[in-house]
Amino acid sequence: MGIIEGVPAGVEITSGHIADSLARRRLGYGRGARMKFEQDVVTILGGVRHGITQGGPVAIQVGNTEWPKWEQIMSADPVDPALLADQARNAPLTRPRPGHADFTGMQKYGFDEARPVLERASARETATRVAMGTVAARFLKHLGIELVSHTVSIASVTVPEGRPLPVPADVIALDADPLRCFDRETSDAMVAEVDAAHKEGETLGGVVEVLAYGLPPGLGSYVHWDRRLDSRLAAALMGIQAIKGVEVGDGFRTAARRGSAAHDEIVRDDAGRIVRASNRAGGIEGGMSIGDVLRVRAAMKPIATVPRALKTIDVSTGEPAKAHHQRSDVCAVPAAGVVAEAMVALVLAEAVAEKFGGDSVAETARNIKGYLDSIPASLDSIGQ
Ligand SMILES: Cc1cc2nc3c(=O)[nH]c(=O)nc-3n(C[C@H](O)[C@H](O)[C@H](O)COP(=O)(O)O)c2cc1C
Ligand SMILES: C=C(O[C@@H]1CC(C(=O)O)=C[C@@H](OP(=O)(O)O)[C@H]1O)C(=O)O
Repeated sequence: MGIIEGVPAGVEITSGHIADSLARRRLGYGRGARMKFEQDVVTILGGVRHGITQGGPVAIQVGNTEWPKWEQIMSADPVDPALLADQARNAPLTRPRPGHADFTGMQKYGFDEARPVLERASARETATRVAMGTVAARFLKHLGIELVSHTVSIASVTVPEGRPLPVPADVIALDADPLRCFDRETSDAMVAEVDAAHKEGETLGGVVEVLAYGLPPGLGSYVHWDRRLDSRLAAALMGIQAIKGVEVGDGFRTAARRGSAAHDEIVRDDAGRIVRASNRAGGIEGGMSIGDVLRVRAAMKPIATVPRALKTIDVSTGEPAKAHHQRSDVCAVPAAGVVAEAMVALVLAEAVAEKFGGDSVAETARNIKGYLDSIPASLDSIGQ
């Protein structure tokens, strides 16, 4: 269940839009069995009337069709222990997985087994973030801002440098690709990499990229460190389970370049308009959007539940053991891309609302137009 506050009136959103986004999050070659049998059930609880936001907080519940099987085990109210005794899925999880929240979660909260930790630490929670992000993306779409996410690498298999970026019209094809990768040959190699890992009882991570088209210049701040657009995007992306690194534009690759090859020169195009000669910065300078395509990447570590189980200690005996493994994803990078897209949508929607306000989306659009029209010709630039 999630609540998104500050959505203006007039945004078109239905439970169908949210269900479509949630279906995208379940995609991806390498996801585990759970994705096949478990279904998301979307209910918009408030803030929307006849498919249009009304200005109040939008509350969305994402139900899980598997819940009946867990109703007693995860019951909020006490349950007769006799009802739990013969349920195999209630067996105490005392062999914490390295790389997951299990062990430190038990230390922190004083649990003697990992069930309460892993159920709450699970990326299952990202379903709600994607639901919230769908509302944000619908708001942004009214304003001509559109997002695309895609997989850049799975383990060491990477889309070659220099390929043209996918655009919003490519989203259907991207979602149809097993790894959400727009480069056919690389996608085939990624499928082979997942198959090999699966066969060897291994798991994989990778890198996803989120692009945003149509942003006006000036979202974010060069004044406040915590309102910088890059700092907010980094926090939102790092807040996704298993994300270990974030890159804005060419990020770490830029650090290896000389200054003259690192920045995006300001030039006039053939029509005399002010443009950038490149987009290495990923559409952000000085903590603000510059009006070019926004480009951020997130690196995901391999899934912690490794079938070829890692060494751990059984906390019930104190003896060395192998970490518990029931089932898991081999690779969830494509899903992480959809989650990253939702998180970027939420950050951008907040930054747009902060700069342009508006009780209705029409008012927000008027305010953006007024701002853009007020930029003098000497400073007027166009995005790539
Ligand atoms: C979409 C998605 C699916 C995931 N699926 C699994 C999984 O099946 N098994 C697992 O052990 N971890 C999975 N994870 C990763 C764990 O949630 C993550 O490893 C754990 O929270 C610890 O990571 P942290 O150290 O970054 O918090 C998934 C993460 C994401 C974003
Ligand atoms: C359920 C989802 O992802 C889960 C995220 C997850 C984890 O540890 O993060 C572990 C797996 O679940 P289990 O607890 O059965 O091992 C994934 O299936 C989902 O994305 O909807």
